[in-house]
Amino acid sequence: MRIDVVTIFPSYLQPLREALLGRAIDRGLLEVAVHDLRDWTHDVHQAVDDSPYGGGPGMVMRPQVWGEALDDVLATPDLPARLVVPTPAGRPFTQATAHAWAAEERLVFACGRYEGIDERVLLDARARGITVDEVSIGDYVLVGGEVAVLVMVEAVARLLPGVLGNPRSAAEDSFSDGLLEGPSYTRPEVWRELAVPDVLRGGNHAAIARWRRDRALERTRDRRPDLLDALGPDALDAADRAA
Ligand SMILES: CN1CCN(Cc2ccc(Cn3ccc4ccc(-c5n[nH]c(N)c5C#N)cc43)cc2)CC1
Repeated sequence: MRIDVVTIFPSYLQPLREALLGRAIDRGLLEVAVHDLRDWTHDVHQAVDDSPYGGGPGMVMRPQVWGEALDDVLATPDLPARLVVPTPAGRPFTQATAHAWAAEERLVFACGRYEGIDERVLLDARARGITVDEVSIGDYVLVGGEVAVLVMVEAVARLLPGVLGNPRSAAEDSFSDGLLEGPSYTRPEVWRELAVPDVLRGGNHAAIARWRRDRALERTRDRRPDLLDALGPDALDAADRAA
């Protein structure tokens, strides 16, 4: 997969080259290119924003600069691409989104700042046949799109073949079966007078699987009842029985 990120703060994306993702890039499982939006300005001040039509707080990112940047970035290399634009007004980015995007050849992320990007940039891209996804990583307000891109790139890249050491991890993700994962334990058996649950040390795999499912149901019911509702009434009954 090829990932391009356009931003006025390229250094914000440096974490993509660390640890697991950095190793995936080094191994050629992933290609990441970060572009400075200001490279497409032509004035001495390298202006990327201007006042909003209709008034209102803050500034809006200028369409001309974004248009030239996306013309170039989307054209090289010429791969079918999905343009992703993080925004507080976007559709929710979920694990299902990450799975869908993991099948893409290329993702191009446009990181806005200020109060966002002039709407005509997205209209123009769609008019030219580019798939444009406006997405939000959660119901809180950030200062720009870069942090959201870090989140989304990590969520997508970990699903790519070979990136995770143990492919079962992605298959057994939270949300993969619609539930939150339950508690995890490792050595020592007792720590600060707190013992590992006996069932996990007993070697009865069926009992362990049942215990883990029950803890997942219980945790989901307590923390994310919305996920349980989505699974239907049987799941809620099972969660009540699991407690
Ligand atoms: C008058 N109006 C003008 C607009 N504001 C709304 C607003 C618009 C942008 C910003 C800052 N910002 C700029 C680009 C950008 C990208 C993503 C995100 C983002 N925040 N939270 C998420 N889950 C995000 C994601 N993903 C924030 C961004 C802040 C507040 C209301 C009042």
